[in-house]
Formats: sequence, structure tokens, C-alpha cells
Amino acid sequence: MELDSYNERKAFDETKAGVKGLVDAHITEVPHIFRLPQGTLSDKKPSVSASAIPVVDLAEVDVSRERVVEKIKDAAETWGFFQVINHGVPLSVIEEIKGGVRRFHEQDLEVKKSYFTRDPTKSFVYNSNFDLYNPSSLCVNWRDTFVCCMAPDPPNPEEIPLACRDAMIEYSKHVMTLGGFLFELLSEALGLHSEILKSMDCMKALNVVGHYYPPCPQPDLTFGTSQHSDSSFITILLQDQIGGLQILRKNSWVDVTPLPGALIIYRQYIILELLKLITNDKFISVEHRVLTNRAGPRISVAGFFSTNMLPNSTVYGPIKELLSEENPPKYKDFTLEEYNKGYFEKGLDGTSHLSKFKI
Ligand SMILES: O=C(O)CCC(=O)C(=O)O
Ligand SMILES: [Fe+2]
Repeated sequence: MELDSYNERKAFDETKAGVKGLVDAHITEVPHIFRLPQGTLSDKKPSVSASAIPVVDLAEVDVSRERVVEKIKDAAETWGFFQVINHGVPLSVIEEIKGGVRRFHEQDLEVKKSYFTRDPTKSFVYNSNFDLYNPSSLCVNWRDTFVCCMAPDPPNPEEIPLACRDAMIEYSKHVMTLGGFLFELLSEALGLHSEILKSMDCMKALNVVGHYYPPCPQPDLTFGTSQHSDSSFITILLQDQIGGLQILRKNSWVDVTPLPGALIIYRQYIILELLKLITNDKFISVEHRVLTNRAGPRISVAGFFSTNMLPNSTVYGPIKELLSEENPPKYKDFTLEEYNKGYFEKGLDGTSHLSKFKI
């Protein structure tokens, strides 16, 4: 990283006020460190219709579990991404968590600053751009974030900021329940016992992340979140009505548009990542990114089922029951500690991290 850019990033970091601090100071131009190299955003217009994204109605299990499993199998094999409706998370809980994330980021700056840290072992971490100092990150993203590990060892309630405390506790409970159900259905979609993914500790740990994307004066110059795939087994994502999320499918970007109408706004999106590896490429993972917008702020909440940087000796690799002579393992065994270390060192540089584990 050039010294100028490093110094500019450091000055931005030291404000501890994030991108919201710049917007509050009424900047009219996007500062240099946020600007993408010219031409990078020329592929912004999506060429595939968003209405094609699979929708899975989880209430249908009462009628035919098989049919739901079949739909999930199809989505996991061809998209690595799907929407769920009738997922059992009450609308009031969804409203509360979006409100909680917003309240956290919009609260008194001095209170918010007390949660600012770059130490990922802290129970509650607020900052802007976890990969701010990463030499391979093309530019800084137009986004502020907090992360809180809600399972297996959630912080004491007092360690969670008051602005989002109750909402985080309540939402996390529901996400754990929904996650458990999805891991059962995904196991069945592999033709295996419904408990297999859970027994591999895929949902042992949950990190809940509250993103805040302030309005951007020049949306064509920067990203809200650069292209990446997640570091989780699955991610349960909730977004508000502003829009900007896109997924990459067959080399085209597809808008994940929040259409008007309650049911659609309250959809949750399921993003697959490490399942690609443990299913030996049967399920796929999906690259995605977030565009910025003049409107805003945009709020999103991501629940990552992974183990973060916590010590964990469980060894992962393609599930043995899925392997055969015709389907030999395509990936090496690894621990999540090894996997995550490389992921966070790399940052959101648009390259695939899974490929590092290919045989
Ligand atoms: O804000 C969003 O909609 C997506 C965020 C995301 O991709 C992530 O946190 O990994
Ligand atoms: Fe993501």
C-alpha cells in the first residue's frame, strides 16, 4: 500500500466515527481511499432478472418435506443462494434487529467509540472495514460494521451495547432455530441423515454482524461491500428495503432487489460457502457484493454460522459418505482456525479462498 493511502486510511480509522462520520461532516465527494480503480464498476448493470432467484417456502414442510428438500437441493446445487419465506422469525423480531443495528450506529458518538476495536477476540467489535489495512484491498468500502459472537459463548448481556442488546439476544435465538432447521434440510438434500451437518459442528458458532451503509454522494465510485464469498458454512442474511446486494451467477451480476410488500422485504437470504468444500463441490458457494446508494442508510444483518478465530481442533474435509472412486476428494482436510486465519488476512480482494484447499 502506498504511504499516502496508508496515512489516509489511518487518519480515517483514528476518527473512530466510520463512514457515517464522513457523511455527518457533509462531505460531497468520496475521498480517495474509497475510490475504485477506473472502470471497475462498468459491470454494474445486472443482466439476469432478479425474479429468477429461488424462493423456498419453509411452511411447505407441513405439506411435503420432500418437496422442500428437493427445492433446497436444486438451489444449493445451481445457485448457492436462495430466499426463504415463512421462516418462523416473527416480523416484530426482524423490525427490532434492523432498528437495533440502526440505533447502534446512530447513537451518541462518544458511546459508540467506546466499542471501537480491531481486536477480533473482543466480545463486541465495532469498526469500519475489517480489512482496512490489508495491502490487497483495492479500496475502502462505504460501510460501518459491528460483530458479536452470539454462540456458543455469548457475551454477558451488559457487554452488548444497550442500543441493540435486547434485539441481538432475541434475533440470535431465532436465527439459531432457523439455522438448525436449514442444516437438517441441507443434510437431507445431500441424501444423508438429517443430523449430519449439525454433528460436524456446522452450527456450533454464530456471529451476528450489523452493517450500516450510509448514503453515498457518488455511488458510481465505490462499493458498499466488495466482491467476496463468506467464511461461514451458511449465512442467514436480512436486508432492508434500500437494495444494493448483488450475487454473481454465470459471470453476470444479479440484483437481489427488495421488492415492495412486507412478505418480500422480510425474506431472509441464505448464502452457502464452506458447504461447497465439505460436499466436495456438490453444493456451490456464491460470490456477492453490495453497491452504494444515494439513498440510505441501508441496514443489513448477517448471521454467520462459522467458528471465527476461536480455537477449534475439529478437522473438516469432504464428507466421507459422499466420496467414492468416481467422486474422489477435491479438497484437503483443514481446521477452521487455519481457514479463517487466511480468510481474514486476505480481506475482501475478490479472490476465492476455497481454492487454497484444492487438492
Ligand atoms: O450487506 C449485505 O447485504 C451483505 C453483507 C455481506 O455480504 C457480508 O456481511 O458478508
Ligand atoms: Fe457476504
